[in-house]
Amino acid sequence: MKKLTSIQSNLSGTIQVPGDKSISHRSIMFAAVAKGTTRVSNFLLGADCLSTISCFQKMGVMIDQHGDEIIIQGKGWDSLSEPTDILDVGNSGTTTRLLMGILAGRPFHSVIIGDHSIAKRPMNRVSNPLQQMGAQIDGREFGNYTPISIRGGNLKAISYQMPVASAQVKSAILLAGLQADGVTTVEEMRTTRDHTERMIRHFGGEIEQLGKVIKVQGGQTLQATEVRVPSDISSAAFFMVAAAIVPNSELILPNVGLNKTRAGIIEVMERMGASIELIQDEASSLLEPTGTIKVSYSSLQGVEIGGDLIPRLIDEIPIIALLATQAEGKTVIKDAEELKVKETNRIDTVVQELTTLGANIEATPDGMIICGPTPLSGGNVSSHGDHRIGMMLSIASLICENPIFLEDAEAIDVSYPSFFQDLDKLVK
Ligand SMILES: O=C(O)C1=C[C@@H](OP(=O)(O)O)[C@@H](O)[C@H](O)C1
Ligand SMILES: C=C(OP(=O)(O)O)C(=O)O
Repeated sequence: MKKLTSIQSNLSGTIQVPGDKSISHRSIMFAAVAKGTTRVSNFLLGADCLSTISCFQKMGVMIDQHGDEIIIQGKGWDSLSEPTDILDVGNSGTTTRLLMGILAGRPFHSVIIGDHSIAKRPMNRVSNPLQQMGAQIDGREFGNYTPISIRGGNLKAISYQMPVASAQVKSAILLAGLQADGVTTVEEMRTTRDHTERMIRHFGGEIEQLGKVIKVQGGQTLQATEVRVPSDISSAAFFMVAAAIVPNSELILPNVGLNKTRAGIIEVMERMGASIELIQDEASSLLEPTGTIKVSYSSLQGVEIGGDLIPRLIDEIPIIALLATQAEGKTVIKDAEELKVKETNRIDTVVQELTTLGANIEATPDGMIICGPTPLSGGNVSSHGDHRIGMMLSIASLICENPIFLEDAEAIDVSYPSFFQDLDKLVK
């Protein structure tokens, strides 16, 4: 149980948050199947990305770590060999689903397991299209839940209309498509993060994108390169909201990934009336645009959030809910049913924990409604083993009247192991 007390003063200073989780996972995966030595810098050393490294090491890929620099020796798609051990993805949905896409094309058998949150997350969204491509996939409830076993190889291209807005599903199909016979086409329901498409190009591959339709030719060989991972906007989001709700605060966040398919929180904060400034880096890497975000305290109004915006801020909804408790009026979050199949059911866990703190918040079938502003009290809360819920509650504690006692704070290590040290540096 971690005791967190409200701050008597404000937050100020500059903080470079760790590397982007989505891009860190992909950097290992692409480097492992590319030809040559890839060097990755500013890699996120969170538990999820370490699970990705360990899965590829179990398939025989040489991966060395020097601080947050990772060196991967790839030998093409054949770098991967049949693992003698189970591939443990820990708490990581991204590892599970993208790995399934890669393994679908490999001519060997493997078994994926994870923790008990992973065991509840649906995998048929990935198993189904990969089975259509010819992979043999099984698991609990006919391939929907881990443990999942895969025997891959001999894939044929498909045209697939996605029934969910999910970058993980899209990425799994593209990774399988790169190994298939023919051109694989994926049509998205809503545009989701495009890190996989960017990585394919960065590693010398070809991919065609026309609106929501993406096409990839099978049989491509990828070439090793250098990857500079930008700081994670999903981690920066916690400090952006902290600066906006703690009176007299001002925070500067350099080198943050500003990819439009990820940066929906900036748009929402601007619409809420937050004081937020963006300075795009001129020397943004070709892989991903980056920049500096400056946020200061200001008064806020409630907004409506839904539709195409949801995939662009899906992981930020817990912290946006906290922000909305401090805004004047009603905030409605809709079209966000996907929250139910994250590390926890994030509609339920956000509503339950913020209600405990005294917020006026109610769950709806596809999101939540928050009325503000309300003072927050403090008390006993839990991350429920979900890193984003743990960080949201820790930021809430800054403005609570009484201490909060946070159960399972260790869950935060999944995406931000140095979260509390970084937060402490900003408290003046
Ligand atoms: O592709 C990715 O790296 C991710 C995609 C999103 O999941 P879905 O694809 O399930 O929406 C997101 O919630 C997750 O944190 C990371
Ligand atoms: C949903 C998340 O990650 P994953 O799906 O990789 O477990 C997240 O980081 O909020």
